[in-house]
Amino acid sequence: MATPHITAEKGDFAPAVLMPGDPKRAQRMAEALLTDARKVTDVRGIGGYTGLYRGKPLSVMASGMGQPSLAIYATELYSFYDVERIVRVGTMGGLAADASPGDVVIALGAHTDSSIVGGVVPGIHFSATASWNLLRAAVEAAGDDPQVKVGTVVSRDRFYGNPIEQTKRLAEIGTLGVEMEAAGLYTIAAELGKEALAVLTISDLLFDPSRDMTAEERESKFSKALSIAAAAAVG
Ligand SMILES: O=P(O)(O)O[C@H]1O[C@H](CO)[C@@H](O)[C@H]1O
Ligand SMILES: O=c1cc[nH]c(=O)[nH]1
Repeated sequence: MATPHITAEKGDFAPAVLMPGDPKRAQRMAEALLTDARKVTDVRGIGGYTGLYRGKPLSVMASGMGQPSLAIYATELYSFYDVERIVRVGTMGGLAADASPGDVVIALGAHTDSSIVGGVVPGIHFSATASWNLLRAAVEAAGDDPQVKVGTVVSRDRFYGNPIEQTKRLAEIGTLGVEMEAAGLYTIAAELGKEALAVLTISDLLFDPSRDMTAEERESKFSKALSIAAAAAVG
């Protein structure tokens, strides 16, 4: 069995999948986390890995960047590979005045400018929210770490060219950061009756570009988010 974008066989994926945007981060995560890992797909360079974490089956696969790309992989994993839970482990630009690179945000909900939320219930502004069970498990796993916050984020379709007034207003209403996939993941999960969460590491600050992580750091500095996401995913 294969889908247009995944060549794995049915049963090759665990019920829980960790999903970064970056395929290189997926490989690093699989190496850091899984025992007895095997590569189960590699279409378009998007590697998927399945192994054991704390004795429980767990998979890791990247989403690529943006909601259309994530929506393809999430839909195929949920619909054709019996995946029940996807936890995005991504990077995000921080908006809060007290945010620092390396902080982690567990995304309760995700605003978006994407059309992906438009068709869920015609005539209704759909709320893209995390699954309670995963959210609760992630908050428990984080303990009282002051570097971990829980709140709303925004998933925008454009990385570049967003109006600064919009970004400022999002910060004013308490949005903790800017990324490009969480709302799409939450929407697909709701449509398919599955579970989803995003655990995001702040890689840069929208209002202080002097503190950006490098490309190498964005690929490698995610251990806190990873341990929270993995604990939540396997339950
Ligand atoms: O680091 P990832 O998970 O890819 O997430 C963020 O980084 C990419 C933009 O650089 C977008 O995908 C955004 O959501
Ligand atoms: O989408 C993203 C991700 C990281 N930083 C940003 O500013 N935007």
